[in-house]
Amino acid sequence: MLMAARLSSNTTSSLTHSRPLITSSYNPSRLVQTPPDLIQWVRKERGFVHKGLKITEGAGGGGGGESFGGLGLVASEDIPKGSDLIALPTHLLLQFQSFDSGNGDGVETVLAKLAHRVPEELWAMRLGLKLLRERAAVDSFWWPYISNLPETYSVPIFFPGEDIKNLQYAPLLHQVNKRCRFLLDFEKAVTHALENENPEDHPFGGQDVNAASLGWAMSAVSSRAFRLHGERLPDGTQTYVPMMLPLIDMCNHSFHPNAQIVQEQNKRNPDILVTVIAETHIKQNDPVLLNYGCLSNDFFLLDYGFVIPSNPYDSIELRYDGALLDAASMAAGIQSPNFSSPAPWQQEILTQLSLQGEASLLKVSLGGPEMVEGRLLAALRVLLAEDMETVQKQDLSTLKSLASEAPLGVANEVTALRTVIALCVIALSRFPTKIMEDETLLKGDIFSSTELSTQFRIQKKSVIIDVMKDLTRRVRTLLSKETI
Ligand SMILES: C[S@@+](CC[C@H](N)C(=O)[O-])C[C@H]1O[C@@H](n2cnc3c(N)ncnc32)[C@H](O)[C@@H]1O
Repeated sequence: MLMAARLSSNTTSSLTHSRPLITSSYNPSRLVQTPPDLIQWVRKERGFVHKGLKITEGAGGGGGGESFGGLGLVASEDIPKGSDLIALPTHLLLQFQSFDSGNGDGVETVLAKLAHRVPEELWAMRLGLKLLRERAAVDSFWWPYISNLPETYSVPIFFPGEDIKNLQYAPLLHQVNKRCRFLLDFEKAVTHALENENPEDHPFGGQDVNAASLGWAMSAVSSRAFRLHGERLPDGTQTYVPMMLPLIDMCNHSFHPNAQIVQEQNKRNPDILVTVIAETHIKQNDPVLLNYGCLSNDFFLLDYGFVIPSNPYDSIELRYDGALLDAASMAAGIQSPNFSSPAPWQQEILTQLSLQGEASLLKVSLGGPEMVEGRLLAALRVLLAEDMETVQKQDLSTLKSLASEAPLGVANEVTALRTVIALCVIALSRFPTKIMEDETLLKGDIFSSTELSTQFRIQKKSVIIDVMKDLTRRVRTLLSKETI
């Protein structure tokens, strides 16, 4: 796609005058050829780094023992459980502090005004503006940190258009296109806003900012920032503040982490705000791994630029649609299903499930820990039920749970599960390629973006196949119980 193609050009083209990028054989992936030693910088700035830690290339994560490109934090000696690994004083955390100072003059005000134009869901771009400002400033305090950041990111906004299409999954395509469009519009807005700015109030030292450099900053933040607890609002809601945590963000991800971030004032040193602690015994040469969150591959790819094989939190999204469900039910051998024309009592339950009415949420998911989203399962059970009385004997939470075995009877359960299996077949048929074709493609010599989009769609299809296998097993068990 054109938009993505534009972003995929040189991501740093306009911010390089003051700190020119030099292609390096030593460390080609960082902003500068030989960045300062990050560990030494943190220690010099009164932070703590365990003596048995080092930064190395290809430190694996993901829990499967695999390794990947990029840098990671590794133990150079055995480290006992409970040890402090890294502790950062407040002044090392890079955050957007002045978001509300949108009146008046000055660099901070200009930045705050720009940040106000960024929608909440793209919070990474707000902190990205601050990062871009610090990157452009020749005397930035954070330069030892920023110079250690990757020069490019493998997130899909930088994929060539063909590889965005190769994702083959509409919800993610939609998100990628939305981000590309936002960046192109924001480029115009930033250029216009800074056109007549006084040189001393220009947040980027007078340099042009384009969609590519904005995309670099947004990706640096989305793939590295942590959302720490902020203040609690009067209504009790907890706020979260995104921050970049130098050195801590060298830890790669695993769902089985051996370290965790603790956010509390250190009693011995009140200046320390964030500490990483060993959650397990860490053996020599083991990578130090944090859990970035129980996220689907959509988030991992969109924000971090990688895909986790057999991710237990991956799922696929479908739209709840009566006609689609009728088609699925008929394909499953159910005579005259009435998903398109539910009875009034069934409609009432659909409204309670937010699958009908003004406040309806029609996105439903398959896969992940729930396997079949509770709202979809309950709707199927209810719409395939013979009579209202049987349904009214059950509460909604029982109807939503796959663990509650056949709450409306075996025949109802079998038809409901078979309908989901047929839905899976329909979902699978929407992918233009088969897993075997994808796997053959992966064996060839392909671009890393093609590899990532192919891995992504293989995982989506695997989610569907796993759901089908699980539900088929459940149907068999139900039928065997019935014949006994
Ligand atoms: C917080 S940074 C970690 C440090 C990073 N590896 C580096 O070289 O600077 C997050 C990035 O590391 C990589 N990464 C982290 N965990 C990973 C994993 N389990 N599999 C693949 N890549 C991972 C991804 O590129 C991700 O965007």
